Parts: sequence; structure tokens; C-alpha cells
Amino acid sequence: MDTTIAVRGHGITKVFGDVVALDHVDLNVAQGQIHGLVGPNGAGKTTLLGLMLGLAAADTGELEILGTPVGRGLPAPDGVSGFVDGPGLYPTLTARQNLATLLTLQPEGAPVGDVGEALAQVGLTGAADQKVRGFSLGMRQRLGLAAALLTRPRLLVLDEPSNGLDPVGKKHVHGVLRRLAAEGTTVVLSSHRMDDLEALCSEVTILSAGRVVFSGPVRKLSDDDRELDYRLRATDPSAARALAVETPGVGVVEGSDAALPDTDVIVVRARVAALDELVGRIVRADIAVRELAPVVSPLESAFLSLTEQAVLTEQSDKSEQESGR
Ligand SMILES: Nc1ncnc2c1ncn2[C@@H]1O[C@H](COP(=O)(O)OP(=O)(O)OP(=O)(O)O)[C@@H](O)[C@H]1O
Repeated sequence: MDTTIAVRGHGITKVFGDVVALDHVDLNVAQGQIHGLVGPNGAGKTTLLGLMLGLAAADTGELEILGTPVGRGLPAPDGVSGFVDGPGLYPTLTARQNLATLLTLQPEGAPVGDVGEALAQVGLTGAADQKVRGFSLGMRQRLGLAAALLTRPRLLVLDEPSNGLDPVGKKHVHGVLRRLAAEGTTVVLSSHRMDDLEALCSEVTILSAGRVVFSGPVRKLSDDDRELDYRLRATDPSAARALAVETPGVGVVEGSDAALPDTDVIVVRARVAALDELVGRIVRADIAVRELAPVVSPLESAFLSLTEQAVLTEQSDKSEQESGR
């Protein structure tokens, strides 16, 4: 048993009727890591998270949670908490009553936290005595996280925890997750927000149509050899544009949504080396660069190209099968 690995999945397949939700998925999540699951709608993220929470069992393959095999006929994993499809809450009870009720459902001797502390951690102290019925989506998400924290999990599994969060709520949730991970709790979460994943996760797994198309450190997705679009704002936009046009390997993207009309922003497309050259030329021309940032983040760009590629491969596999019939 390797205790440094919190989640180990090998060849996991889950089928619903004729839909293959997970197709031979391999996944390794190290203890104390915040691991992100990302993928288009229907990619299989919720299904995979549900298996980790013991809500369903894989059809084939092996899944080990916190060193213990889980699956059909085996008990739900110990030390795991979280939610998929939104947290389960009692709408007619207050936030505090919801958590107090949860505590009464815990087995004798199970490690539990303090209700007030859990509410404070997610920034809900002020709303503790309000009925959940009147809670916004973001408040429900935060209460769901507080409920998960109360059982002192070693593995926290969260489906779209950033859904509906305002910037303050997001700050609380990110802070809680980072603190938990620093203390050794493993967090696996799904999100459609690339900025959240980049801010939180050391590793991500990208799923497309039930298959893993990438799994590993986020930095491995930043490929200096890939052309990206960058927003560029300089003190002399027309001179900067002229230099961009002249610089080998740099193109100016006309009509990009990222360059709003009547602003000084231009959008250039380049690999990192060519971009460095352009910045050098701009600075040598005594023009100041006020903004230079990718239009989409490296994770978003990699996500888009990997999932598009996976869909194309699937389509060509299908047509090959059909023509071979
Ligand atoms: N209980 C179920 N019965 C039938 N089909 C299901 C069931 N659960 C999931 N599916 C199907 O399995 C596939 C994967 O669904 P899943 O919810 O895991 O995707 P997801 O990546 O979480 O999507 P989203 O980003 O939209 O939440 C989808 O085609 C979905 O329709």
C-alpha cells in the first residue's frame, strides 16, 4: 500500500446504457495535492468524482482511495467527503442547524470539527442563523464546503465548487482549500474555470468524451513552442503595431474580440521567442509596454486544442469503423 497516493485509478470504465461516461481512465493523485478535473460538458468529470465518493461503482478497472480498494460490493471509502451536483442541504433549517444535524449523523468516535469554526472558514458566520431556503447558489456552495470540512476528510471531492461564488466567496473557498492541502488533505475538484484551476491546482487531468487526454502538472501545458495570441498595450500603439508587423514570427491579429474598438490594445500572435524579440524592439524604440498578457491562458489554450484533437480522433475512429463494416 502506497500511502503517498490518495487516489489511484487504473482502467476505469463506466457505461450508462449506450453512453461510455468513462473509458479506461487512469488517474493518480498524490496526497496533499489539489488536483483539477477539466473537460467539456459530458466529459465524465462528475461520474469520476461520484466513484471517488462511493456514490457509484465502476464497471471495470480498479480504484483505490486512501490506500483502500473501492468498488461494487465494497464499503464506501472512509475519510472521504464532498459533493457532486451541488451539496445536499435541508432548506428549512438554518446553516448552523444543517451542520449540527450533520454532526448527529456521524458515527460514534468519528473525527468531527466545530460548527462555528467551519462556518467561519467559509465566511458564513453572519448568515449562520438564516434558513438555507433563502441562500444564493454561492452561499449554498460555501455551506456545502463547510459541511464537508466538518467531517475532517483526508480526501475532499468537489464538483464545481466555484459555481456561483462572488470574489469574496471565491477568496474564502480558495483559502480553505489551500490551507487543507498544506495540512495534508487531498483535494480533487472539477471546474470549468481555467483561472481557478490555474490558481489552485498543482496537477490537472483533462477528460474528453470519457478519456484522459492529459494528466500532469499544469506547467507542462505551458508550451513555449505553441503560438498564442497576446494583448499588447503600448504608449505608442501605431509604432508598436509597425514593429510587430516587421518582427519575424509575429503576426498582428485583426478584428480580434480581445482588442476592443477605440482602445490602444493590439493583439499579436507569436511563439514566446518571437514575442521576446518584439518586446526588445519596442523597448529599444523608447516605447513603454503597459500590458502584455495571453488572450487565453496556457491551460485554456491547451484544453481547447487537446479536446478538439480528441474529438477529431474520435470522429475519424468512428468513420474508419463504419467504412470497415
Ligand atoms: N445516471 C446517468 N444515467 C445516464 N447517463 C449518464 C448518467 N450520469 C452521467 N451520464 C452520461 O455520462 C456522460 C458523462 O457525464 P458527466 O456528468 O460525468 O459529465 P461531466 O463532465 O461532469 O459534464 P458537465 O461538465 O456537463 O457537468 C454524459 O454523456 C452523461 O449524459
